[in-house]
Amino acid sequence: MFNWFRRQTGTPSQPEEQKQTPEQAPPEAQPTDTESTKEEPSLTQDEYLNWAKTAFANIQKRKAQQAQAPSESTETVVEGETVTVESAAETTAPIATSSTPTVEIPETEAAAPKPETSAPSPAPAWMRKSDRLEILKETAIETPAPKAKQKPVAPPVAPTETADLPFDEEFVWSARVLAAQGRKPEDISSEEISWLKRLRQGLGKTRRSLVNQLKAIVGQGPLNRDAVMEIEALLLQADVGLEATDYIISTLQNRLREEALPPEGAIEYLKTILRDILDRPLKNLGDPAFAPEKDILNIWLLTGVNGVGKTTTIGKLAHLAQKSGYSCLIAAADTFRAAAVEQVKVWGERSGTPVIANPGKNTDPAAVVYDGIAAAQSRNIDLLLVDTAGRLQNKKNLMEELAKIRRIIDKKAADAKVESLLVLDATLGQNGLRQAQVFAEVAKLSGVVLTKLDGTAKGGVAFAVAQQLNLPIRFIGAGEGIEDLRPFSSYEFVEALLNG
Ligand SMILES: Nc1nc2c(ncn2[C@@H]2O[C@H](COP(=O)(O)OP(=O)(O)OP(=O)(O)O)[C@@H](O)[C@H]2O)c(=O)[nH]1
Repeated sequence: MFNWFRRQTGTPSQPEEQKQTPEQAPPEAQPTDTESTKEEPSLTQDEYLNWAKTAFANIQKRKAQQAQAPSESTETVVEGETVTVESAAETTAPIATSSTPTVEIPETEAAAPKPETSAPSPAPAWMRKSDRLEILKETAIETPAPKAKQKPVAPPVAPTETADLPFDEEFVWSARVLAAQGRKPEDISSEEISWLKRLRQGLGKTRRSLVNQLKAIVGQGPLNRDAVMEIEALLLQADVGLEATDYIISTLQNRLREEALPPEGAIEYLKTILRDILDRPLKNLGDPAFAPEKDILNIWLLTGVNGVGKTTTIGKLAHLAQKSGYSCLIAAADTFRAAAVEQVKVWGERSGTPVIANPGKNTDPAAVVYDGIAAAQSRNIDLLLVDTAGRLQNKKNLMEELAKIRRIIDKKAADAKVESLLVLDATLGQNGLRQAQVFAEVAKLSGVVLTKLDGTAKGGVAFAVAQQLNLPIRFIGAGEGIEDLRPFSSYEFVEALLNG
C-alpha cells in the first residue's frame, strides 16, 4: 500500500543540524563561491537520464505484471447480471443522523445495503477492460462497486500503475525532481510522475514569465534600483504578496552584494529562499509530514468559503486516505446550505466513503459532528473528515460555531488528534490571503489546502500564506478529479515554479 501521506519529499537532507537556510546561515558561513551556491546536483545529467529510464522501465514492467496478474476475481450476480468483480468491497451508504438515533438514508427506492466501512473497491474487471469505464467516469458519478460475497483481496503491494505515460521531456523532468529528493527509481509510480506533470503544467505560465525575466535581471551582480523594482513587480504579479516579496528581495540582494552570481546561480539561490519561506512554518513542528496517526481517531476539520473547493477537497482527501491505508468517514456539518450536504454525499459516493449527514433543515452542525464521532468510534475509523461552515460574512457566528464543534470534540473524543485545514482557492491570489487572515483569527488552523492550481492560479499565494500567516501548505489541488490532490512538497512546488 503506497502511503501518499508519508511520501519521501524534500531535498536530500543534510542532517537537520547542518541544514542552514539563507536567513539562518550567518553571513560568514554562507557559501562564498558560485559553485557551492547552487544546490549541488547529486547526479550528473547522464545519471539523471539513466535514473529516469530505469524508473520508466520499472513502471512498464509493473504495468505488464499487473495486467497479467491472475486476478482474485470472483463471480457474482449484480442486478441479475453475472459479472467478474476483481476485489469488491462492501458498498457503503450515506447514513443519516438526527437528534434521534442514527437512521439510514436509502440511496435508491430499495432499502440501502447495510453500510459497512470499507476501502473503496476498484471497478470490476468487466468495466476496467472496456472503455465503458472511461465513458462512465466522464458522464456519471461512480457508484461503489456492487456488493460481493467475498471479502476484498489485499491491495497490491507495489504502487498501481494507472496512466499510460510516454517517456518524454516531462517524464524526465518529473523523474529528476523525484531523484533529487533521494527517491529510488524502483519505487516511483506512474501516479507520482503524472501528478508532477500536472503540477508543472499548472504553474507553467508563471514559470515561463518568472524564469525568463529573472535570468535577464539577475545576471549582472548586485541588484541595482531598476533590477529590484523589476523583480518586485514580477513577484507581486505572481501573487507572492508584499511581505514575502520584500523578504525575498532583501535576502537575494544581501547574497548578490557578496558576489556576482551568474543567472543560473542566482536562480538556484532564489529557490533556496523560496523553499525556506515554505518550510519555515514547519520548523517548530515535530513531524513535518501531515498524516493521520495510526491507532487513534484523527479528526480533520475542513473550513473555507463557498466555491473554493472545500467539498471537492473532502472527497479527494477521503480517497487519498483510503488509498493510503486509512479507514475514513465524512461528517457533513456545513448544514447552512442543504445543497452543501447533498454535495458532500456525492463525493462520499465517489470516494466510497460513508457520510454522516442530517436530512433536517438548518441542523446544528455540532450534532452532526457528535454523530460523526460516535460512528467513527464505534467502527474504529482512522480519519473523520468534517465539512464545517465557511461563511465569512458573520465572523462572530463562524467563530462560535467552530468553538462549539471543538467543545463537542473535546467532550466526545478527548484523545482524538484534531487538525483544522483551511481550503483556499489559489486563483484568488491576494483575496485568498485576506480570507486566510480572517479564518486564522477564528480557527486554530493546522495548515492550508491550496486548490485550483491547474487553473489561472499563479502560485505565489503559497509564499504569502507561509510568510505572512506562518501557516504551512499541507495539500494542493490541481484539477476537478478525485486523484487531483496530493500532499504538498516545497521542493516540488519551487521546482515546478522555477525550473523551466
Ligand atoms: N480546476 C479546478 N476546479 C476545482 C478544483 N477544486 C474544486 N474545483 C471546482 O470548484 C468548484 C467548487 O468546488 P466545491 O468543492 O463545490 O467548492 P465548495 O468550497 O464546496 O463550495 P460550495 O459547493 O459552494 O460549498 C467546483 O466546480 C469544483 O469542481 C481544482 O483543484 N481545480
